[in-house]
Amino acid sequence: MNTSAEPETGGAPAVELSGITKTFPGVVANSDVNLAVRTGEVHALCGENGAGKSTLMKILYGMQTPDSGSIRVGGEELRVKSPAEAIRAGIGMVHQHFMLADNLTVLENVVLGAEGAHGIGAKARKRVAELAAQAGFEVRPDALVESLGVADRQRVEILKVLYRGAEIIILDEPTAVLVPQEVDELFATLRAMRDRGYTFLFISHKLDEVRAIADTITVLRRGTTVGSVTATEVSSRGLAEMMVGSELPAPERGPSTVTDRQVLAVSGMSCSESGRPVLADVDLTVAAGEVVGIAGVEGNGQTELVEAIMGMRPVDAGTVQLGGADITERSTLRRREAGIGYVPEDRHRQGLLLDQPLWMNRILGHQTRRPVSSGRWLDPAGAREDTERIVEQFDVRTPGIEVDAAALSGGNQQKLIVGRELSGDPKLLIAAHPTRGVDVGAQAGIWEHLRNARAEGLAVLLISADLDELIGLSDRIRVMFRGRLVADADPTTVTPEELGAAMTGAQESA
Ligand SMILES: Nc1ncnc2c1ncn2[C@@H]1O[C@H](COP(=O)(O)OP(=O)(O)OP(=O)(O)O)[C@@H](O)[C@H]1O
Repeated sequence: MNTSAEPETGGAPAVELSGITKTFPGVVANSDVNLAVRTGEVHALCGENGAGKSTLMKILYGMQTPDSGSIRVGGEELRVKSPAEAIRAGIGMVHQHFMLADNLTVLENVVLGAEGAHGIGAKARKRVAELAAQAGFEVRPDALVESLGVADRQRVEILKVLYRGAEIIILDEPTAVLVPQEVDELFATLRAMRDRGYTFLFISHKLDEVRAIADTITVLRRGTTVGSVTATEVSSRGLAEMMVGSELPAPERGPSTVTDRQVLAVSGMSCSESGRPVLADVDLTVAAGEVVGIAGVEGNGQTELVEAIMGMRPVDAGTVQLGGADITERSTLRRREAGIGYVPEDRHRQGLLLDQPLWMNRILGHQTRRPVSSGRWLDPAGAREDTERIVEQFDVRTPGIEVDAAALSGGNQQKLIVGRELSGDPKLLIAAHPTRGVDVGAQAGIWEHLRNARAEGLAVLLISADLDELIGLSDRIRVMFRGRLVADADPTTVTPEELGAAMTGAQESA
C-alpha cells in the first residue's frame, strides 16, 4: 500500500477475500466466503445473527486465522496473523465496545501505542488536528475521555485508527449507540473520508441506514455469501429477504393492555457520583401490561436509573416500590426474587458468564429459584432442561447447551439473556437495549415475546437507543436529560426526529 497521508483510489480492489472458511467446534462460521471491496467505497456487511460477519472481519483484522482461503489487500496476498500486522497493512477496526482509557485525554488516547510516527509532542498534536479536520470532527485534544459522550468517544476511536495510517476501516455496528442526528454526522464523516479515498467496511443490522450510507452491500447467510448488491438498487424489504427469506418486520404495540395496577413506583430518586448528581428527583411508574420507554442520549442517567432500581448503586434519596412493597433496602438478588427480570446494557460484563456453558448461564441471577434450583441446592438437570426450552423458543442458534456463551454470536447471546429474564413469570422486566445487535428476524421475535408478556400483565421499563423500537413498543415515552426526566412523548404521534431533538436537551414536550 502507499504510505502517503492519503490513500490512492482506483486500481486493484482494496480488499479481496476469496474462499474463506473458518470452523469452530460444531459450527462453520464462514464457508467459502468471497468478498470484494473497491477502494474508496463504503461496503456494508449484512446478515442474520450468527451469519459470520464478525468472524469474517476478525479474519481480515488478524484476530482470527482462517482454515483456508486467501486475503488480498491492494492486490497483494497477505497473511494477517495479528491486528498489529493488519494495522501495518493499512487496516483498522473500530469495535462495538470502545477500548479507550477514560482517565486519559483525547490526544493521549489517540497517540498511545503509536508514538513511533510523530512522538507525543507538538508534531503528534498537529497530525491529530489535521486528521480531525479531514474527518470533520471538532475535537478538544486535552479533554478527558471520561467527560465525553458516546458520539465523541467514537470519534476518538476513529481518529485512533486514522492516526495509525489505516486506509481501510472496519466499523462494527457503529450506529447502534447513536441518536439520529449523530448518525447523520457520522455518515457525513464517512462520505467525506470516502471522497478522499478511504475505504469502509460497515457491519449493521439497520437496513435503512445501510442503504443510506453504503455503496455496495454484501449479504451473508449461515456463513456463506448470498450476494452483493448496489445499495441504490435494493429496497430494505429486498435486503431483508436476502438475509432471512421473509418480509421486513416492524415493531408494533398492538392494542393497549395497560391496567391500573401499579407495578413499579420510583419516587424522588436522586444519586450522585464523586459529588456530581447523576440522577435528580426521578419519579416514575409502570403499570401491569404497560411498556414505559426511556429515551435519552447515552450518558444522561439511564444506566444509573436502572442500576438504582436494581439495587446495584447506592442512592442519596428516594424509594423503589414493587407491587406496593417497598424494596429500597433490598439486595439485587432479593429484588430479582421479588419479580424483576433484568436485561442489562452490557451483556458481556453483567449478563453472561462467557466462559461457562449456556445452561450455567441460565442459572445466573436465578440461582435461588426453580427450575434451576430447589431453593437450597442448584438443579443442573432443571437448568439444562429450561435452557433447551429457551434455545427452542427464542431461536438461539447454537450447536448445543454445553458450549460456552463466548462461542455464540452477539445476537444469539442477547436472545439467550432475554429468554432467561422472561423466565419465571417476572412482574417487571427492565430491558436495556433488548435488541441491540440482534438481526431483524430475531428482533421481531423478541418484540413478539415482549408483546405477549405485556398482554399477560408484565410491566416493562424499556431503555433503548433505537428510536423506532421505543416508539413502536412503548405505551408512554419519558425523555431523560442530565439525570432528570424532562419531557414526555406520545408514541402514537412523535417522530424519531422530534424525539431525537428532545433527547438533546430541548425542554418542551416532544
Ligand atoms: N470464538 C468462537 N468459538 C466458537 N464459535 C464461534 C466463535 N466465534 C463465533 N462463533 C460462531 O460462529 C458463527 C458466526 O458468528 P459471528 O459472530 O461471526 O456472526 P455475526 O454474523 O457477526 O453475528 P451477530 O450479528 O449476532 O454478531 C456463530 O454460530 C458463532 O456461534
